[in-house]
Amino acid sequence: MASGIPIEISGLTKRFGHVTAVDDLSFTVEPGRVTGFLGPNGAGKTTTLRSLLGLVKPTAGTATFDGTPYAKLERPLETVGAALDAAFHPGRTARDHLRVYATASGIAKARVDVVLEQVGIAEYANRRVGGFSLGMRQRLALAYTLLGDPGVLVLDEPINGLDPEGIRWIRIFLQGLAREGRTILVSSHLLSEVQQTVDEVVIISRGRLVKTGTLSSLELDSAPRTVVDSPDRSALATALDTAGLEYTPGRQGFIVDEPEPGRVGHVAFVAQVELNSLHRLRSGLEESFLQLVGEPNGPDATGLEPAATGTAAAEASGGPEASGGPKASGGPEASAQPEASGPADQPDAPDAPPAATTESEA
Ligand SMILES: Nc1ncnc2c1ncn2[C@@H]1O[C@H](COP(=O)(O)OP(=O)(O)OP(=O)(O)O)[C@@H](O)[C@H]1O
Repeated sequence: MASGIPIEISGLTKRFGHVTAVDDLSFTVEPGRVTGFLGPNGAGKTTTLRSLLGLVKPTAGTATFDGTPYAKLERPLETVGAALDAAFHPGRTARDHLRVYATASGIAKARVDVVLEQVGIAEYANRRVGGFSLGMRQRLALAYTLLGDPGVLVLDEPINGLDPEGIRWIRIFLQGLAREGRTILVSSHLLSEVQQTVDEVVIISRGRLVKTGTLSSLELDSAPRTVVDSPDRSALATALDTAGLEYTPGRQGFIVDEPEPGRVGHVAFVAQVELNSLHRLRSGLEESFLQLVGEPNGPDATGLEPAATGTAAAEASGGPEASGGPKASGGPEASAQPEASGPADQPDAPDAPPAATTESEA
C-alpha cells in the first residue's frame, strides 16, 4: 500500500462563466481518518474534487496531493484512487471492467479479484454490470479506486443509494482503510448520511468554506437550549429580559439561549412567574449542519412554530429576530440556493473511466 499523504486545497477558485462554483477555498485533509466533504447540492463539492483530479482547470489557487498536482503524480492510480461520475459498460462483467483499467495502468491483473473480494462482490465478478443494483455499482466503483492499492481515496457521494446494510458496510470498510493510514475524502450533501462514517468534516456552501474540524466540534455547535412557557408570557418575557437571557418566541413557549432549564426555572421563580412548561431542547447535528450551510429548516428549526406577530411574547422579545435563535451563518441570502444542477459535462460514455476527463465552461 502507498502511504497516505495530505490533500491540500489552497485558495481554490473556479468560475464557469459568471457562476463561481468554488470561491477561494482552502483546507487540508490528513491521512489516517475519514473526512466528510459536505455541502448542499450545488455547493461546489464536485468542482473541487474535479479540480483536485485535474479534470477542471482552476481559475485560481491549487489542489494537490502533498504539493503535487494529480497530473504530475508519477503513478497516479497507485497514489490516488478516485471515483467520480462512475460509468460502466453495461454489457461488460465486473471483472472485465476492472481488467481493462488494470491493463491500461500496468497494474497486476491479480489485483482485480483481490479488490472484488475486498468490496464484497467477488461472487458477482462474472455478471454483467448492466444488471447491477446502484449499491453494487457503488461497490464496483470503490473496487476500481482500490486497484492500485493507493494511499489516498477520493470518493464522490459513495453512500448515495446504499441500503442501511450497505451504509453500515461502507462505514466499517472506509474506517478500516483510514486506520491503515490512508487519506479518505468522502463527499456528501447529507450530513446524516455520513455522520457515522466520518471523523472530520469540511463543510462548504456556495463555494466557500464554512467549517472544518472534527465531527464532535460540530456537535458542540448544536448547543442545547431551554424551552419555557407560562400562562403569562408577558411576565415571563420581562423576567428573562431582567435576567439578561436571550430567547426566541415559539408557539410552545420561548426558546432560551441557556442549556440549563434549572437556571431558567430559577429566573421565573425569583420573578414569581408561573410556568406550565420547562424542558431542554437539544438540536441535532443535522440542524447544526443546515444552519452552517444557510439552510435553516424553516423559520424555527427547533420544530416549534413561531408565535404570531403582535402577541405579548413576540412584542416583549423583540420579535422573531431576537437573538437566541438559530445562528445561521448564511446571512440574509441564507435561503437563496444556487441551482442544484451538476456539471453538464459528464457523458455516460460506456467506456469512459470512472473519472471522466472533459470540461465544459458555461
Ligand atoms: N461544467 C460546468 N459548467 C457550468 N456550471 C457548472 C459546471 N460545473 C458546475 N457548475 C456549477 O457550479 C456550481 C457548483 O456545482 P458542483 O457540481 O460543484 O456542486 P456540488 O456541491 O457537487 O453539487 P451536487 O451535490 O449537486 O453535485 C453549481 O452552480 C453548478 O451548476
